[in-house]
Amino acid sequence: MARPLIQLALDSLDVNQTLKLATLAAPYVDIFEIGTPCIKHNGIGLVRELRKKFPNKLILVDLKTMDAGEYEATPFYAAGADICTVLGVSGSATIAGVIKAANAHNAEVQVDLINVPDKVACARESARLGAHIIGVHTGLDAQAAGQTPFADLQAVARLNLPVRISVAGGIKQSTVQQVTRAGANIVVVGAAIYGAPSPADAAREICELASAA
Ligand SMILES: O=C([C@H](O)CO)[C@H](O)[C@H](O)COP(=O)(O)O
Repeated sequence: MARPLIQLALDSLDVNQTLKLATLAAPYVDIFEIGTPCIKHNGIGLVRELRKKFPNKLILVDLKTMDAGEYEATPFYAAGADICTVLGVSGSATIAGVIKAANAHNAEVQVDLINVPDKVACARESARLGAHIIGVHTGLDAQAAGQTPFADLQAVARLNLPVRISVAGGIKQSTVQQVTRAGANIVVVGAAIYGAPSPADAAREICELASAA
């Protein structure tokens, strides 16, 4: 089995720190995620800047769109995003709108299951609508309350939907192989890389562990 793609969550609000981290981790990661706080703080110009500096990386913009799907996502795809996220809780019309914007730009959509009560039903509906990626995600606040994404990942992977599965929520060296074996096609890592004494070493370790799973 091919190793999953490694997605680095760029969650700093500071552009210089964001670019420095991206440069350090670039040899070991496949996708740069511009995290929700970062994109809200810095705006669409950061998508253009990352696109220019890293023409060969995939860029995910974590918009977590909740309404006006096509309208909100279109300029981000036009600026160079390969993937934008839309919230599963937003509902079918909004998800379909982001899918329309993505398809118009030959790009992809990830539906984020964060706080979705029935994740299996939402994953099925998102796949039916044409979403490309389902994101099993335990957010930072839920992590602080002790939650993890592992059981949800198993439940979504069991569905065998024609989509890729991304997993996020405190993934680190000790859990990257577990989520890879559970069927994650994309492993998102934030704090375990940006909070490490050497982000480059942490990114390399995670990449190597995923390859060996
Ligand atoms: O998406 C995220 C969070 O909701 C803030 O927007 C994080 O980037 C994601 O959870 C990955 O970060 P870690 O959980 O620190 O690995």
